[in-house]
Amino acid sequence: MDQIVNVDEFQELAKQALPKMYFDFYNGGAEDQHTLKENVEAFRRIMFRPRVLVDVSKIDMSTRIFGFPISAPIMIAPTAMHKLAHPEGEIATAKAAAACNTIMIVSFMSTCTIEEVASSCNAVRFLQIYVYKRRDVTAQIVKRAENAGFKAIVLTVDVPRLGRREADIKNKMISPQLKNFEGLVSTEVRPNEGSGVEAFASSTLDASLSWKDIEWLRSITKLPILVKGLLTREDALMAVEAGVDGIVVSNHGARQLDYSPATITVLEEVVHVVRGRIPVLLDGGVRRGTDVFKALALGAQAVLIGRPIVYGLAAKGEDGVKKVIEMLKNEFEITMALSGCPTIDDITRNHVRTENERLHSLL
Ligand SMILES: Cc1cc2nc3c(=O)[nH]c(=O)nc-3n(C[C@H](O)[C@H](O)[C@H](O)COP(=O)(O)O)c2cc1C
Ligand SMILES: CCCCC(=O)C(=O)O
Repeated sequence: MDQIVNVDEFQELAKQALPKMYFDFYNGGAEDQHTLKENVEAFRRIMFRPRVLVDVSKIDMSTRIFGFPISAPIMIAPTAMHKLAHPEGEIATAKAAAACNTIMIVSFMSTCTIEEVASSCNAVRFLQIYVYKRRDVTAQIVKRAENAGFKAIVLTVDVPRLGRREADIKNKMISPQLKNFEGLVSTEVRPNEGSGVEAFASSTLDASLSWKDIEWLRSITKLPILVKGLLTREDALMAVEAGVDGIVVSNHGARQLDYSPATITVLEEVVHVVRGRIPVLLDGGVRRGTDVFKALALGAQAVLIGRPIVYGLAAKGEDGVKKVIEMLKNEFEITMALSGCPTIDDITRNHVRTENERLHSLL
């Protein structure tokens, strides 16, 4: 593994390690996959305004999210079905999160149970949820997460329908077998054609979910609630008004609405209206420590990593996930040093120049 120098290299290793159907599921985005490219490209259009002659002999990357200390503002995004990537599934990912001292957001569609993940290690865990048409199913899962010591609920709001992922349609991607739901509800769907994940989503998830349901979620849990998957100032304001505890600016890794904007290009508009009242996190296209720095400079408290974690898991299990996080942390640390920022609080809006600002300066 010493030969691996950046997180992108894990993508190729994952491709070699996985059956095509699973690699395509992890790798793919919706339709033209325009947003998939944009999520990464938009980071590349942001340049630095590094400051020099600042004492950077000690760099402290640590921060807190909802009061929980983490070693760097780099967390694990919820991604479905880790056992398709590695036999140890979410347990391996959680152990890596614990070893790296960061937070893992476990997917509602995990292949290990909530209790198995909880007892495997002492990582701080949040649970991502979808809302079932049968609300009692989601309510029971939330209760179990609370009992198992999960620290927050992340409600994903960008999947009223599943995006059209053409590779999954062609491959007839299998429908998920989810141990969490055993005895609660059957997750068996048997589509004759197309994506089994899509068939699962359309038969089980509640497309009628709306802002008023935050109140319902509030009534069934005492845990902090984050809303994941909004991209506009309008929705950010709705989220604050609905009383949520945090926001994740996300386009679901470009797997839902193609031609959604790259997340980093809309972060500031969200941050501006939120005005520091609740934490704003971001995911989508974070592949370098420089990307982490850019997101923080534009106002995010932390970023979440999706695909690179799954690629690390597929290629090398728990050690692969650890390596992915360590590489991002090392890159972030040197970015802080070379920008003149010894601590997270030293990172400011003035440390980056966005594409908009570049264009403006040409006028
Ligand atoms: C294979 C895969 C599965 C995902 N599963 C979920 C999920 O179960 N729940 C969820 O809220 N988001 C899910 N996401 C979206 C991620 O949480 C995250 O928003 C996205 O992957 C971030 O972009 P990145 O992959 O470019 O880092 C998934 C993404 C991928 C790639
Ligand atoms: C029913 C949702 C499938 C998991 C998911 O969120 C994804 O694949 O992006």
